[in-house]
Amino acid sequence: MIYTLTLNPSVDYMVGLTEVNIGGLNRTESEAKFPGGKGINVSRLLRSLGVNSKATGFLGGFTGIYVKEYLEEEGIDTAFIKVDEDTRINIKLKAKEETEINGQGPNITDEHLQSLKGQIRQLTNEDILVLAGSIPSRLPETIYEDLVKICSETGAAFVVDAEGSILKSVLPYGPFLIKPNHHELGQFFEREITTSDEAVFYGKKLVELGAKNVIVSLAGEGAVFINEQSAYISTVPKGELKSSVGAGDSMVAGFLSSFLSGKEVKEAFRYSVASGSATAFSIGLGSKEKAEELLPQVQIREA
Ligand SMILES: Nc1ncnc2c1ncn2[C@@H]1O[C@H](COP(=O)(O)OP(=O)(O)OP(=O)(O)O)[C@@H](O)[C@H]1O
Ligand SMILES: O=P(O)(O)OC[C@@]1(O)O[C@H](CO)[C@@H](O)[C@@H]1O
Repeated sequence: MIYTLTLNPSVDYMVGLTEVNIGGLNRTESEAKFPGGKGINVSRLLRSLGVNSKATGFLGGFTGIYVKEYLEEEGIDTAFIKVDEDTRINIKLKAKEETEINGQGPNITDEHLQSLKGQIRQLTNEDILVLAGSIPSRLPETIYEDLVKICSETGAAFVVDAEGSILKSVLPYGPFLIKPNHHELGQFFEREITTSDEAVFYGKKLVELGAKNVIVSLAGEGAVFINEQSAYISTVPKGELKSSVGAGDSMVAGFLSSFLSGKEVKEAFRYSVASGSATAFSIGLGSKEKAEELLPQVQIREA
């Protein structure tokens, strides 16, 4: 079973405007809301790709009820731990450029944290845990490391989509998959990464540091895949960017769904890129139909 963990879920409030008038009154031209948070996006796209998963993390208040009910209506199993304060609302503004304002999220007590650890201890070597997204400020910065340590004891595989020091802390435990974007990869190695070749070079270093499979996304410029045996560079399909929110999470879902259905990593990578672009070309997440429509446009070559 795939489990997704979102420590700080959200309601994503997506607003479309031609122009933003800072300091003035703005009225939206389009708006939509969705359950958000990186692990939750992975669960939602997996569902759309026909793969079951169970979503966990912390939810609270009226926004928490909205997220839980939305997921359950989509047929996603949930095991969230209830907290007292409201789940955050994240604002995603799409004008000429994309601007995001992410909330801080609710308070999480030690008791909540112990409940979560108890859940993770139940996973077995037949399970995969996807840990994705930022760590709420009230939780210890070592939380990802603490949880993947539990996974390495129980034999559960794990996937991590997180930045900087979090990523560094989990690499020695051998994540099955990590998916930094090129900015995050650059921050990790303290340099600017702009080309696929540079992404392959530094992605290989993440494999040396312990990751089993690495996908580096470069937004509209492509993506790369590296593991011990192979390195690939991919093009991305052409289309109108509607909102990139969740595009990276969709790559994780696309890779897992294809790989777990028995496909080779090269094909799973291709499906991952098509899934990412399906979301980039949608308001909200993409769909299986959209991903499969884009698949023929994804060209992969050896690096
Ligand atoms: N302009 C674009 N055109 C085509 N595909 C895109 C575009 N932007 C993003 N994508 C698709 O989405 C994938 C992920 O993009 P990106 O590198 O922005 O990830 P990310 O920064 O992790 O995303 P996010 O954090 O917003 O979920 C890309 O590999 C590509 O497949
Ligand atoms: O604040 P975090 O946890 O880093 O990111 C949260 C978030 O921006 O990531 C998702 C897109 O990847 C959104 O659904 C959500 O609002």
